[in-house]
Amino acid sequence: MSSVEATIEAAKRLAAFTAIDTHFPKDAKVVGIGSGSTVIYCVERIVQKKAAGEIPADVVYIPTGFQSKELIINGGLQLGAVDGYPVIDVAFDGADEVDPALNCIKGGGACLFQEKLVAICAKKFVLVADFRKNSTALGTQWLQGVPIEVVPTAHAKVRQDLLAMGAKTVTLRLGGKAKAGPVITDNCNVIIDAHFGEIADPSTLAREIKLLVGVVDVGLFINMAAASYFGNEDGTVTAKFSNGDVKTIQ
Ligand SMILES: O=C[C@H](O)[C@H](O)[C@H](O)COP(=O)(O)O
Repeated sequence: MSSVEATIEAAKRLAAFTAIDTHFPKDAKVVGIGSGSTVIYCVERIVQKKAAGEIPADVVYIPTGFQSKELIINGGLQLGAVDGYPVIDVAFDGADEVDPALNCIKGGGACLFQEKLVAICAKKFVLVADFRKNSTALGTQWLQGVPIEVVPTAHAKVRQDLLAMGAKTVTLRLGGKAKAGPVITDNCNVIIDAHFGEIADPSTLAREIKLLVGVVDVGLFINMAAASYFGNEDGTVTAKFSNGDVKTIQ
């Protein structure tokens, strides 16, 4: 691992540990676990705290896809499912880019639909990320585009729709060397990445994309997060809250 990669991993870990230490309720019953490389550290912290008796042993954990299901099982935690537990105390998840209002782009790992389902069922939704995701405007740092989950038969039609809406690039996400053809999501759909440049009005864009026939959901999470924790290069954590407060944690 290069020193740049090591700094990024340390930042992710710090953000995740701080978020769990701050927002995991002492009386939690049901907790959502997001997807991606940062959430791995959330689970690491939960496992540590459970072993230390600092969090209840009987919490049910709700995954947002295949990866987080494996994290929960391998961590020896109790696995639930969102259709059995539609009320979640708190959900922790990663993000690809977060703006000052805590609106974010998600779905870089193709997990956006189940992530949004778990987030909307959660009384509190907390983001964990490294410094690269802390942005002033969506679409300025995450340049591969807004991930959009689409029913496979609709991909060509939705790509046309997105171009007509002003997208600069519209790409069907492919499996690369590991798979000929498109990435298939945990819900058996495909992902289209649509880059719109700087997104002036994320809420309107999210609504317009969601209304396209064939779209299952959009990786724009609007007004959902209560707090976002960013691990920084210097070992501090920047915490941002939905009321606009910003705190640096040493
Ligand atoms: O589909 C993937 C999810 O939205 C992830 O939470 C997001 O891509 C951030 O992932 P990472 O923590 O690996 O940067």
